[in-house]
Amino acid sequence: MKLAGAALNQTPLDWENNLNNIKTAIEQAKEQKVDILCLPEMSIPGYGCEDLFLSEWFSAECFEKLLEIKEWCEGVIVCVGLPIRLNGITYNTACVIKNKEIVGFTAKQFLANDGVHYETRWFSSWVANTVQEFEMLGQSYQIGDIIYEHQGVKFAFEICEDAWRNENRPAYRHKPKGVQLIINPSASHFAMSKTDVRYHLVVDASKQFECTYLYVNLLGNEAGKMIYDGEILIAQNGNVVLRNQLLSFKSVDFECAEVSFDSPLPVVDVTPLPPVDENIEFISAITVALFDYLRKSRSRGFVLSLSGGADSSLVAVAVAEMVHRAVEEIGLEEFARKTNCCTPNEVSDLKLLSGKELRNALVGKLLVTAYQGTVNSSDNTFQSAQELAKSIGAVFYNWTIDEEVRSYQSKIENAIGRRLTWEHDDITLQNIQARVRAPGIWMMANLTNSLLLATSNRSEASVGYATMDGDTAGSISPIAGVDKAFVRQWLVWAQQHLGYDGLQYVNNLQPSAELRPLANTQTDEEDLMPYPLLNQIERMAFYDRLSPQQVFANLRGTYPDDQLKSFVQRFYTLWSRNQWKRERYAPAFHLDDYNVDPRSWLRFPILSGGFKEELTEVGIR
Ligand SMILES: Nc1ncnc2c1ncn2[C@@H]1O[C@H](COP(=O)(O)OP(=O)(O)OC[C@H]2O[C@@H]([n+]3cccc(C(=O)O)c3)[C@H](O)[C@@H]2O)[C@@H](O)[C@H]1O
Ligand SMILES: Nc1ncnc2c1ncn2[C@@H]1O[C@H](COP(=O)(O)OP(=O)(O)OP(=O)(O)O)[C@@H](O)[C@H]1O
Ligand SMILES: NC(=O)CC[C@H](N)C(=O)O
Repeated sequence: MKLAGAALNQTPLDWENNLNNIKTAIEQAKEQKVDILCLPEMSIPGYGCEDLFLSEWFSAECFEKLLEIKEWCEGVIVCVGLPIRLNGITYNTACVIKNKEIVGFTAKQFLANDGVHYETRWFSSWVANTVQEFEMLGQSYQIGDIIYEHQGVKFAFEICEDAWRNENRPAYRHKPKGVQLIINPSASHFAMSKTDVRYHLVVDASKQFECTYLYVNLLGNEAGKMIYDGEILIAQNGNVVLRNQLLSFKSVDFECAEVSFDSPLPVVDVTPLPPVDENIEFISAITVALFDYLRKSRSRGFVLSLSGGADSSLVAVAVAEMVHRAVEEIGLEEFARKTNCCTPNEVSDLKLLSGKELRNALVGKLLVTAYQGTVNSSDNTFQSAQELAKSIGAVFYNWTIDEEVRSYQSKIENAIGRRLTWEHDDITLQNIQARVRAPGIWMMANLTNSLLLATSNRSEASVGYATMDGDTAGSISPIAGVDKAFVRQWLVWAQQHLGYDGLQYVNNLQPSAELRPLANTQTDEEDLMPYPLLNQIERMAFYDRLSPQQVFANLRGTYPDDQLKSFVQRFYTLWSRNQWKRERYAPAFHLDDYNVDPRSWLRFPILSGGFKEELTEVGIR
């Protein structure tokens, strides 16, 4: 039997795109004489439709699209995802179409409701071992825990989260019913180091349940924040029959393989995956995310305030690497068509270039950068910014903002009748510089209808180490999901492994906001605490969900007690005070196993007691 999966790059509500991708996959399946094709979870409307799933009209429209799709399915079985709303309750289903007929709808039994997932807000779980009939547009259909059959082979589903529920997973109930093929349409978000877990859920199950397992994930940055790696896995009795290249720039990644149910592969021990390299995973995911965000937001390019420091340098390199990888995979013409970045004549000229020259020419069309120095900026950061921009081909402007800072400062001094000084007005004088950088760079974004890239990382977001409406200004925050220590080590890796020689300058700098006078050298870590420690506290507090007391106890010995107490206190105090800032960050990609975005992974009250009592209990206050 020939099995196929197609990872699709869908977009919520973009019916034309979604149906085109589905049609392309079905046509390929028919060409390849596939028996069963699986498409990802919710592939008709897109997985990330959020509260639209609560509207009657929305599910009805999905059903109409399903009726259109079924007509394309001559001679093939297609499994396609959509919401089914019955009596005011929405189910997350996979519909099985066989030779242009709807055979049934399997409804998801376990809803994803942790981390970035909030499915119980929209869907209801289906009760195992039950099947119901329902009427839609004058026809009656079956929905529920259905066992299907093709050529004498029984098949059934686990829909994404279903497979993550250990001894409750449906596979345990499928086995005694004689199911030989389990199909899993998924929308399983990308997170660094997660692939291995998913691989084992699929391949181990094929061994444990002595079955064939067909797994298909969604692909790309679907709706803004979450990235999907488009994984397609076919396994039989512990053997991997097919595993595709993850995180593709294609709209449809179709893969198929022949499996035998008469003489299946022997049951074997599962071969582990080689260890993952998070640096590679990170750049693969962020580049796909940037590419999709650019084209799906119909923007013409990116604008970046480039300080020559770590964060903005990483963001610049991510754009350059996005261009490089996308062109390598889908070709110049398709890249230009999808990003709308050049005219056909320009494409013809660009065809004469290759490699780094081609990349730099395209980056020159897509990325505008500006160094916006003050008297407190150093020659080192200027050189770092200029050399990096030159090395990747980005447009680079250099202007100073001292005049604007002075203008605001004197206006306010006149109003309040006194001079502002660094002794009394430190934060005010720092923040005005960061804020004055915003209007100019926003002007560049408006001029070119481009996305303004904000450069905040997760460590800064945790402690509010950024000026609201200053360096937080932007349309997207590509690296707000990763911590500062990761950013710094990644830049060293990228210089060595991706050949970005322009990073040599930033890799020799100490992170600094450069907002205080140069004589009074400012470093982030002196203002805050060492970044690796900040990251450890943050992880223990909000990933491991430990109390301040437990965090302190776990970290004892890393620093003298008094110093550690002051770091722990500083973290919790700044964390609590700055929830409102995290609520106002530009949309960020989910990249690590957790993030601090209140609209995706981590909720926290805006106003709170700030852990006062808990910190006192540890003797920290
Ligand atoms: N719960 C709440 N809800 C709403 N607003 C709240 C609030 N609590 C305080 N606020 C308000 O927040 C305002 C203060 O926030 P904001 O003006 O952003 O400033 P703030 O957080 O006080 O200071 C910014 C910090 O970021 C650092 N920084 C700035 C810029 C760049 C970099 C860099 O690394 O390059 C670092 C800077 O050194 C300083 O430590 C105040 O006006 C206060 O009233
Ligand atoms: N001189 C500058 N020119 C242009 N943009 C600047 C300048 N200084 C700061 N910025 C903007 O403000 C952002 C925040 O500064 P921050 O110091 O946190 O990041 P960074 O400079 O990129 O990295 P690092 O913290 O390692 O120095 C920068 O990423 C950049 O977008
Ligand atoms: N869509 C889903 O059910 C996703 C949930 C699953 N736990 C995952 O992270 O992959």
